[in-house]
Amino acid sequence: MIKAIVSGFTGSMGQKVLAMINGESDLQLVGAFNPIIKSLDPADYDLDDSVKVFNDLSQIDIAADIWIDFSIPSAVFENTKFAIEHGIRPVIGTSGMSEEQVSELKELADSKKVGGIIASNFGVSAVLMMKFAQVAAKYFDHSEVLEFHHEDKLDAPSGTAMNTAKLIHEVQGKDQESNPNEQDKIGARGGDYHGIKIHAVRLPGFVADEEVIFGGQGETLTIKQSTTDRASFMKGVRIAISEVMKRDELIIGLEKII
Ligand SMILES: NC(=O)C1=CN([C@@H]2O[C@H](COP(=O)(O)OP(=O)(O)OC[C@H]3O[C@@H](n4cnc5c(N)ncnc54)[C@H](OP(=O)(O)O)[C@@H]3O)[C@@H](O)[C@H]2O)C=CC1
Ligand SMILES: O=C(O)C1=N[C@H](C(=O)O)C[C@H](O)C1
Repeated sequence: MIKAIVSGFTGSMGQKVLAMINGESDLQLVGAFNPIIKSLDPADYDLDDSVKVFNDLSQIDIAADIWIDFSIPSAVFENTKFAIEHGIRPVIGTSGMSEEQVSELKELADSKKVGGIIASNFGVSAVLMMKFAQVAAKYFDHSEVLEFHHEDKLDAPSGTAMNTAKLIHEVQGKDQESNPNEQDKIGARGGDYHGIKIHAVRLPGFVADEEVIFGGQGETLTIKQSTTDRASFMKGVRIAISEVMKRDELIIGLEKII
């Protein structure tokens, strides 16, 4: 039995994770964490009596194999560090960590031989979009990334958009060039990752969509994915849980394992 603690369990993704764990015979929820909550009674959250509810990291004293985190950008680094330091394998979906923070966590997990994953997106369509973008990046020198999310999203750009730009940049091996005479009075050209422009839209009606547009002489290529239900992320989370149980290092990106 794989024993899991879910961090951010009261949130939109946390609730999907609880439902997923409930439906899997080899997974058991042993702990639930959210520092914002007051009550530690599992019944208040429709959880089994056997589940321990925590609102303070330092109080977590139970044995667990996996730490699943869908919390908030400002907390995910400390949460993940806590899990690794306690030998609990992190499966991290929360976005918003810097490249430096991810590197620090990788160094820590690898040195302690704790398997885990940080994935900007657990959706199969998004992972394939990133893989296809890497192929296209070999043939096009110019690209821009557009991401569209619900109005409650805290971080911009999305983790997926940043990861897509990073993967494109890795393939191209150089910064993208844009028109040096361009004048942008209000930041309309978007964010910039090594010359790759990133545009973040926040509107009610969206869950999570992303589009990568490649441009070349006389042609464009658009790769687009849409997420309409957060349940779609659970397939990737399930794959990741099984995979990290076999690993002794921190994997960055679901695209490394599917
Ligand atoms: N990798 C992927 O495939 C995906 C990643 N995400 C990412 O997951 C994260 C969560 O998304 P979503 O569920 O929509 O957001 P929600 O706001 O619905 O959920 C976040 C939850 O975390 C709780 N929380 C606040 N502080 C902490 C903390 N320090 N530690 C643990 N939990 C905390 C919040 O509590 P309260 O509400 O009481 O403040 C809330 O219940 C975001 O970063 C999002 O980008 C989302 C979808 C897919
Ligand atoms: O906040 C979200 O909703 C999502 N966040 C992740 C991200 O930042 O890329 C994954 C997906 O886009 C949904």
